[in-house]
Formats: sequence, structure tokens, C-alpha cells
Amino acid sequence: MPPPHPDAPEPGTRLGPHYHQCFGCGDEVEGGLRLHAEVGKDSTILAEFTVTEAHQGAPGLAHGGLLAVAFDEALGNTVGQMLREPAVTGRLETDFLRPVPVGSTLHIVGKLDGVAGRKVYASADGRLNDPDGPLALRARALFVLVDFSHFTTHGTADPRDVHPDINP
Ligand SMILES: CCCCCCCCCCCC(=O)SCCNC(=O)CCNC(=O)[C@H](O)C(C)(C)COP(=O)(O)OP(=O)(O)OC[C@H]1O[C@@H](n2cnc3c(N)ncnc32)[C@H](O)[C@@H]1OP(=O)(O)O
Repeated sequence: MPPPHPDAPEPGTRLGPHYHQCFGCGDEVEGGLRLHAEVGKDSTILAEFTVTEAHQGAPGLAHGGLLAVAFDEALGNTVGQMLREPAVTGRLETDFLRPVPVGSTLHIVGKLDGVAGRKVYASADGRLNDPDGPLALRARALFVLVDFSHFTTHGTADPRDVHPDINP
């Protein structure tokens, strides 16, 4: 397990969107999750997501796939902020332990579990309505470190689109 990158933000730092049109955290996406995040202690990322009517699967309840988006985002943020290297989700596994009603806020804590070559393992817990609330979701993910060319070759990325602190 490597230490956090020397430029990783300090605990308490509020994190803005890494991309304004990101469905998970962007502030320009109608119906997006608008996940708010900050750096926690011990190299964790704390993220909050409030479920709205735009996020339903069954009446009054959040869609499971949408909740997985929140975890993908929080885990990606954990990897990106702590390692300061671009990475993409290779695998994401989610346990849904409790229903998440519209109007509730998920408090997610993401942490790095290990790095092996380009593979980065991370996990997160999501609690209902309070950082110490009942555990509603648990996720584990494998991210793969990529060169910045991943985003220019396969996407339409321009260096101005991505977080300025990540060194490609
Ligand atoms: C401050 C900023 C904040 C930034 C905050 C950012 C938040 C963003 C949150 C959203 C993140 C996303 O949704 S990202 C979007 C969703 N994900 C994607 O689109 C990824 C699509 N997949 C790919 O492009 C590719 O498959 C890659 C890059 C993942 C891997 O391809 P590759 O580069 O050719 O590498 P490859 O050799 O295949 O794999 C490298 C190693 O990883 C392993 N590996 C690869 N995929 C898997 C897998 N699914 N399950 C298990 N293991 C895998 C391989 O076995 C290998 O292990 P070994 O042989 O070395 O042992």
C-alpha cells in the first residue's frame, strides 16, 4: 500500500467536480447525482449524495444502478485524489444492504485498499442519513491506472476538461 501522493489534498479539503459534465459530480448535468466530496482523515474520501425523484427505480426508492454510479464516483475520486494519477474503473462490485428512499442522503466513505502495478483496489461503505447511520451499501472496485492518452484516444478529452492537478 503506497502512501498518498505528496500533492494529495489535506483532510477537510472540499473537492469540486472533476469534470462539469460528469454524471456523478458535475454541476452542469440535469438529473445528475451532484455528489459532494471532501477529504477525510486517514486518506479517505467522504462523499454525500441526496436521492431525488429523478433517481428512482421503484416508487420512492433509489435505482440500484444509480447508487452504483455514486460509488463509482466516490471510489474514482478516492483513487484519483490519493494517487494523483488517471485511472478508470475495471470492476465494480456492490452489495445493496438496505433500500435507499427518495429524500435520504447517502454518506459514503471511500478508501484505498492496495496497489499492484497498474491495478488499484478501493472500497467504500454508504450509510443512510448520517455518517454513523445504518449501513445501506458496500462496494469494492478495481481501478486501472491509464495514461492520459486513454481519454484523448477513446474520448473527446481536452486537457482543460480534466482535473488540472492530475499529471498525465
Ligand atoms: C483528482 C481527480 C479525481 C478524479 C475522479 C474521477 C472519478 C471518476 C469516476 C468514474 C470512473 C469511471 O466510470 S471510468 C469509465 C468506466 N470504465 C471504463 O470505461 C474502462 C474500460 N476498460 C478499459 O479501457 C480497459 O479494459 C482497461 C484500461 C481497464 C484495461 O486495459 P489495458 O490498459 O489494456 O490493461 P490490461 O493489461 O487489460 O489490464 C491491466 C491489469 O488490470 C487487470 N484488469 C483489467 N480489467 C480488469 C477487470 N475487469 N477485472 C479484473 N482485472 C482487470 C488485468 O488483468 C491486468 O492485470 P495484470 O496482468 O497487470 O495483473
